[in-house]
Amino acid sequence: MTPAAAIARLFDGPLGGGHRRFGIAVSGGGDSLALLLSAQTHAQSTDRSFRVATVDHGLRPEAVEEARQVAALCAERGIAHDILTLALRDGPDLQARARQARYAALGEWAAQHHLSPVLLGHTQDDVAESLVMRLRRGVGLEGLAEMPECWTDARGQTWARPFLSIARLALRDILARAGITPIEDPSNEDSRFERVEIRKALAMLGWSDAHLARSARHLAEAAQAYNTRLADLAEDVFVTTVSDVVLQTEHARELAASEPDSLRRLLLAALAWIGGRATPRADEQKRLLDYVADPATGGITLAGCRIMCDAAGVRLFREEADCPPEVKFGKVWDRRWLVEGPVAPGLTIGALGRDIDQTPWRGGVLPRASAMTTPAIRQDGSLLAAPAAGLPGAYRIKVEGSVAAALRRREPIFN
Ligand SMILES: Nc1ncnc2c1ncn2[C@@H]1O[C@H](COP(=O)(O)OP(=O)(O)OP(=O)(O)O)[C@@H](O)[C@H]1O
Repeated sequence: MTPAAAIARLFDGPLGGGHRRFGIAVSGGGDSLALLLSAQTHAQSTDRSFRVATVDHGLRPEAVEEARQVAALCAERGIAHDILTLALRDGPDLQARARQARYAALGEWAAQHHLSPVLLGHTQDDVAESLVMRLRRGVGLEGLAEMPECWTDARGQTWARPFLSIARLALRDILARAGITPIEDPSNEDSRFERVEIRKALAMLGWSDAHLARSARHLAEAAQAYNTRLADLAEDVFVTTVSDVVLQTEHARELAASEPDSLRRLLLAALAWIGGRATPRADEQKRLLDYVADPATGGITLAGCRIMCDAAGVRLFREEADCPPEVKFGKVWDRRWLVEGPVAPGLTIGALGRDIDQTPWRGGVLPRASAMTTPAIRQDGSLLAAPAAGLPGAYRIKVEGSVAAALRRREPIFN
């Protein structure tokens, strides 16, 4: 399949038509530049239009010039282009932090310009390398299958990777024919990076990227089927009380006896929906399962969540120490909360925290520790309302999504 045909197939197939205005994330590397050229061919033969963004993470001085080069290429071809500048700091987990910040910036950009989907230039080579990297770490089904072709994130932004079945080498031909030299990121050749080391090892072994990518696709299909089944199960066994997820005692017992792995995955899915963090390590998962099996102590915290067993069952909710800072009124707070009501100057949304003592929370359905993590609407620092703690004022709250919906969406932990 040609790269342009791969784009057409994605729009006509998995994306299901429509999508008149889309976005493309172009780093200036060979794959995303080839994506840009192929997408332009596609757009010219359909009535679609698109816009391009390049993220400068603020980490390498050369990145400014690289972003300008992409801007110049777009200007020559009459394509709208934006540079999104971030200010990341060096330090631990740099690659993961850069990736998260990049997706967040691209997501905001796409929302602002009403672009859907945002196309990314991952190729078959990336799929093969990622699979081997993950096999090496001993991850399970869900981890091995984590490179979906398209998905919609919790904000409703759709992302797509049209080139997952296209070899990097085929893309280099497109660039050569167009007389374009990609920007060579020196880290792409640096064997200290695991991905580069694996790329070189695969070439030496002569392993076929196409075969590895096919295995990754089979695993993705299996993971999808399993997640659909888990989502159905989540609908049956979880009760959502405002924002808390409660696994009723009898269901917890039944699952522990008959399908303990489903119990583990359901609890992890609940943690991910509430806390929005990556899957906890195996030893932390064991701590969670041990607590659920024998909830002797008052509760545990894990992955940005608090887990407490009471008469009703296993209750999972946000950990107070992990609540994000206040945001301006009108924005989504802590990934899940929407607050509606009259706008006024100086209004913010943040965790209720110690102000809980100003509310009649005892009359509500949430325990104190959970109510403290629900939204407070404040004006210049003074509490106006805390709808989930019995002080609604003129405000209404809504919790976005559910564990089951998140499982069905299978939002990836990004590559
Ligand atoms: N700085 C960036 N600005 C815009 N998009 C980016 C950026 N970095 C990565 N992307 C997007 O994510 C995809 C995969 O990222 P990855 O880091 O594997 O690519 P790369 O080696 O930087 O460049 P390329 O994939 O273009 O050869 C890119 O193809 C591109 O669509």
